[in-house]
Amino acid sequence: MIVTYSRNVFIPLTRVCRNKCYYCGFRKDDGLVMEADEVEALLRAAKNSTEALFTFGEGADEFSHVREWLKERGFRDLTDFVVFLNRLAVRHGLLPHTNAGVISREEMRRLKDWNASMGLMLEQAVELECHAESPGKKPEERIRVIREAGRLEIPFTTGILVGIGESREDRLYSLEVIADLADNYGHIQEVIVQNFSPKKGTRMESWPQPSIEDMIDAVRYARRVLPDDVAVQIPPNLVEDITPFVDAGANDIGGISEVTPDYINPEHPWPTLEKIERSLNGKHLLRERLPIHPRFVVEGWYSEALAPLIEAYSDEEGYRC
Ligand SMILES: O=c1nc2n(C[C@H](O)[C@H](O)[C@H](O)CO)c3cc(O)ccc3cc-2c(=O)[nH]1
Ligand SMILES: C[C@H]1O[C@@H](n2cnc3c(N)ncnc32)[C@H](O)[C@@H]1O
Ligand code: MET
Ligand code: SF4
Repeated sequence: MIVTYSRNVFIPLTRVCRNKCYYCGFRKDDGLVMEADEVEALLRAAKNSTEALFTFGEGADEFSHVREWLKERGFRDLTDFVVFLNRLAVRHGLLPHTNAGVISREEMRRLKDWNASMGLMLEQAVELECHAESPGKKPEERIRVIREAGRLEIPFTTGILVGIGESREDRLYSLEVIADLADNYGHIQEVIVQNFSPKKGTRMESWPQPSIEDMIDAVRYARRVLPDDVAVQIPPNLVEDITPFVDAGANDIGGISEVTPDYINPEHPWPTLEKIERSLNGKHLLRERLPIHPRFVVEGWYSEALAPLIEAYSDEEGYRC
């Protein structure tokens, strides 16, 4: 099996968020948005990377202090600023992947041209207590966004968060919902099976983590119901050893960064590629990929604006399909 990864730089653009997920240690009640030059410093530091991962709280510009902040800097709304930063990333030779939470179709259309791919975790396709204060985690809202990304032909990453109060049936059902979206629109490039990892100071700090057996079961089911060309991603910093997951069908480990931590799970540092390779023990091969998977490069699912970068990277040895 070939296991792929992308070299990225993680940009935690803002922690301001209209949702309050009980498991989240990323969101902050106070705080603002990163300045463009702070973002640029990260982009500059990301010498060996090909991906700029933009992750932020949802609907931050529903707050008037964020709108003020944006207006003072000449931006109409948050998407306007994100597009500006996406362009900056491209100028630094990086391909943007934006995970903005639930956004409108119009916002997605504006982001499309400057993103190699976009993402949104479904989390679970059922309503759960941990999302009681998170309007943006309503399954129908998330499914709508994933569907619109398909209509707009945006290569897309989604996935499930395992161990947040769902039952096994809920999990399998959620994976079936994603498989249906993948079948119908063909835009899903990877499905993350992410384990909940407790965060100090959150309502779920003492909530148990899902067992390895439950995680493997979910990976196996994902592999079974998803089309063959959809990768199953396992976060390598949240599990002890990826090998049993690869044996169960996982074939991607997402973005790994040499310059930034995983800001969502900062207490879990990235394992080195050497360590991952050692644990794969020659049985599986590790290979770098871009944030847009090869089949979407072949199908031309990218804009004129990104064409020079994507085509240059795709021609390099190692990224070939
Ligand atoms: O470093 C991380 N990357 C996360 N990624 C990024 C991912 O590792 C890569 O950027 C993608 O595989 C694209 O190459 C996400 C991307 C999404 O679209 C949705 C959710 C996630 C979640 C994480 C995460 O928890 N940590
Ligand atoms: C970007 C993604 O990060 C995931 N995420 C948020 N909080 C946690 C946590 N405590 N443990 C694991 N994953 C988490 C969610 O699935 C979100 O959609
Ligand atoms: N807020 C967005 C979501 O939950 C993305 C980042 S989560 C830390 O989908
Ligand atoms: S997981 Fe995302 S949507 Fe939920 S509170 Fe955290 S930042 Fe907001």
